[in-house]
Amino acid sequence: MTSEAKLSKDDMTVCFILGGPGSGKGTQCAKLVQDFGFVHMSAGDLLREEQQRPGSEYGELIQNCIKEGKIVPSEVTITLLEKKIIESDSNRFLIDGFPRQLDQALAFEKEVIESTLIIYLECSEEVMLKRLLKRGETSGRIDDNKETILKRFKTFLELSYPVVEHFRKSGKVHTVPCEDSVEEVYARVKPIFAELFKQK
Ligand SMILES: Nc1ncnc2c1ncn2[C@@H]1O[C@H](COP(=O)(O)OP(=O)(O)OP(=O)(O)O)[C@@H](O)[C@H]1O
Ligand SMILES: O=c1ccn([C@@H]2O[C@H](COP(=O)(O)O)[C@@H](O)[C@H]2O)c(=O)[nH]1
Repeated sequence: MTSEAKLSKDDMTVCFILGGPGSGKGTQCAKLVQDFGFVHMSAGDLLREEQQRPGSEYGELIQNCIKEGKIVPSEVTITLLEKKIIESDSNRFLIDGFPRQLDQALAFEKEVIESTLIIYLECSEEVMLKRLLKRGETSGRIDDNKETILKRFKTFLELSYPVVEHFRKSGKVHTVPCEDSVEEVYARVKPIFAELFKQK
């Protein structure tokens, strides 16, 4: 795609796992890790770790964005993801919940590495809301409450879904309906990976 990217998709595979909040991205990634040996990187988890890191200059910014369902500036998230990729021994990565905005998609693919495959987990807000409210009973996440969840849905529709539409033009996007059980959804996801990647 570009000669500026630091890493090459000839040596390394990056798959983006996209979908609205609570669509099941993390859950499906955990199953792919078991079967295909990918390293799973949740952009949200990396941001939460950075927010809690003593001395982080971004702690307050990240916390405010997460609480308001807003997107953390690209440079912060891309730096965290790039560092994790470079430090890892693996050459297969699932990036869950990123890119969340078109500028992030363009910057990551131009500066870090082009993605090989994109899974879009398609889910209604009704189902996602139900799942997140249930998760919120135990997750302790500051954004698993109804007020923030509705803000996250708005951000997803306005800023993150256009990323899926952007990538559709490349033919890399596989849309997977994900309102059924975890196993039924995985029965749709797994063959997409099995066609491209060897199982463990
Ligand atoms: N297919 C499914 N059926 C029922 N519940 C599910 C399904 N997939 C995931 N869940 C549950 O829904 C909640 C959200 O799932 P998960 O954390 O995987 O979503 P996510 O897309 O990664 O969310 P977020 O973007 O908010 O981090 C979890 O409690 C999970 O156990
Ligand atoms: O690339 C990203 C990923 C996440 N965020 C912020 O984190 C929360 C939670 O993300 P989850 O994927 O649901 O764990 C999200 O609402 C954003 O505020 C981000 O800014 N950029």
